[in-house]
Amino acid sequence: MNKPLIIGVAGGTASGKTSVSRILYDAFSDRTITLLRQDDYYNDQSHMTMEERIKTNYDHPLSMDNELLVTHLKKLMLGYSIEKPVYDYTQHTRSDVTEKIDPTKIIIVEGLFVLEDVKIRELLDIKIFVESDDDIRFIRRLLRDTTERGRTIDSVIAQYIESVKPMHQEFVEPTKKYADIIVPDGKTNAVALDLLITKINSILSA
Ligand SMILES: Nc1ncnc2c1ncn2[C@@H]1O[C@H](COP(=O)(O)OP(=O)(O)O)[C@@H](O)[C@H]1O
Ligand SMILES: O=c1ccn([C@@H]2O[C@H](COP(=O)(O)O)[C@@H](O)[C@H]2O)c(=O)[nH]1
Repeated sequence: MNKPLIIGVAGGTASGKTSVSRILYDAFSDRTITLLRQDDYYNDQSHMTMEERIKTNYDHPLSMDNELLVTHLKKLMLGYSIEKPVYDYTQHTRSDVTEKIDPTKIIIVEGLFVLEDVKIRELLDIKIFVESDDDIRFIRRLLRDTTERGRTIDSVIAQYIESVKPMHQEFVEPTKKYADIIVPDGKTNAVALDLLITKINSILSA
């Protein structure tokens, strides 16, 4: 099998990384394609109490097991299957299950720090940064985390002020400079998405 095409999708929380990745995934669903979420590679915290887990700074790169992510990407590149961890946001740790992922022609890897970590960055053929205004991202996150991730309004606000915002400014926003393409407004930016799909098609048919 030829080396897979690896596409990295970075951006701040609720910028639209998953939405953009999903659109690209659907556009190439006639090929073999995998979508890996860096969130599944948060450190395993099963040995910690819930109180300790709540105190973790999930917006610092050190909260990620990027070593495992890189190992998994390299295995997929060599044609081996992996057992991907599955993260449980409500428990702030990995769940008991893993998901078997087989090697595919295209791999999309999306997450806050996929452009921040040089070892991940080096593996990417196309580097995308999804950008949305901070206030819009905060509103989206508030809605999402209270409906889908079991959080209270107060906890979302406190976490945003204490860690999400400062870590975004320190570790996520600066990685925009590594992107091949910056996609403002994410999934609603039809022109940028069309350009990306055309480029991916041209690489695949080369
Ligand atoms: N361009 C957009 N317009 C409106 N809502 C959006 C847009 N992009 C994302 N959303 C919504 O915002 C939330 C977070 O989007 P998501 O793609 O999961 O972001 P991320 O993966 O960067 O955290 C989701 O509920 C999603 O439906
Ligand atoms: O246990 C956890 C793990 C992560 N988070 C938050 O999730 C976002 C990253 O996910 P996005 O889909 O990119 O928004 C990150 O900002 C962490 O703060 C969490 O709260 N708890």
